[in-house]
Amino acid sequence: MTADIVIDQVSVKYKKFHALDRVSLKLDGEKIYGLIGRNGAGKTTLLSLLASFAKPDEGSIQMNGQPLFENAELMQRVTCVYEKALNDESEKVKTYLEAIAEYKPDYDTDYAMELVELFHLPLNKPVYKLSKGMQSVLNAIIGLASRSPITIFDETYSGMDAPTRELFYQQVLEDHARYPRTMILSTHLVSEMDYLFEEAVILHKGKVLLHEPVDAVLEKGASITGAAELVDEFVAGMHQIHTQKLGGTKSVMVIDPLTEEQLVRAAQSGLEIGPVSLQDLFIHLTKEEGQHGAK
Ligand SMILES: Nc1ncnc2c1ncn2[C@@H]1O[C@H](COP(=O)(O)OP(=O)(O)OP(=O)(O)O)[C@@H](O)[C@H]1O
Repeated sequence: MTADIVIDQVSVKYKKFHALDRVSLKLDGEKIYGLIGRNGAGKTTLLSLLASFAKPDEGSIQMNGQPLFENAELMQRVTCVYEKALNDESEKVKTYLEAIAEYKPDYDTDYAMELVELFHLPLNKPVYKLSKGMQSVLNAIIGLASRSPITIFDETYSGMDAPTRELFYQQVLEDHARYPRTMILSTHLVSEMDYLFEEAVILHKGKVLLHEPVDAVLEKGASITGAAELVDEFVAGMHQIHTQKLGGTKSVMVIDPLTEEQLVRAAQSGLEIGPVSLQDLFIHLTKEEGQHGAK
């Protein structure tokens, strides 16, 4: 089973503050989404709604055409793991995983055990005695092995060391290829995770700033570097998101797809055209006043 999610004009307010402000998104059943945003952008708030931990103040969320909130049948198909301390969990890892399997209809015990071995998770240790990174691993295993049509990882991996995160990313890709489903991974680790995402959603101050296929976003962006006056002439009228100047050389980042004719003109003028990463776009699109680079 795969599941589509339609988020329609959803707002969450804390007194007068909008943690989410009329957010609308359509998530297809078989993609890996990167949910990207700065601290406090609203990522956890949005994911909590998808997990039915909370109800929106306005708007609606539907899964396969039915309202999601507190729908027991649909909620069984959503797994949301987040970076929570498991310091009150005294049962052994093995018992903890068995208890999860009880209420997850798509849970694959064999795969969970494969992951336990891969990540060297000690099955007989009480959960509270696991290190922070190992607790993250346990959460990640639950997320992967639950094989839920909607699988959400809310920064679950931030406690893992780099080699462990790499193993986790491989499992995300491999298991998603075997069992396509909606996976949403929220992160600030954009440069290390961008290759996982088919679509990127950038949340900023409670609003959707961008929701596009990652390939399309990257194709639109370019950095143009060369003699300052030639660069200025070239980028005039384009959507510029960042400028850096060093002596007489200037580099400008634009989000405007360049035409063949522009590429030829750039080459003739000795301008260098480089790619723009998702991380570059994230940083520069969500920059606050006073955080701009050198002009
Ligand atoms: N219970 C609450 N009461 C008041 N404000 C809240 C509450 N929960 C969240 N907020 C505010 O809502 C905004 C969004 O928070 P949220 O946790 O969704 O952000 P986030 O994108 O997940 O951030 P981070 O990357 O730092 O975890 C923040 O400004 C936060 O302070």
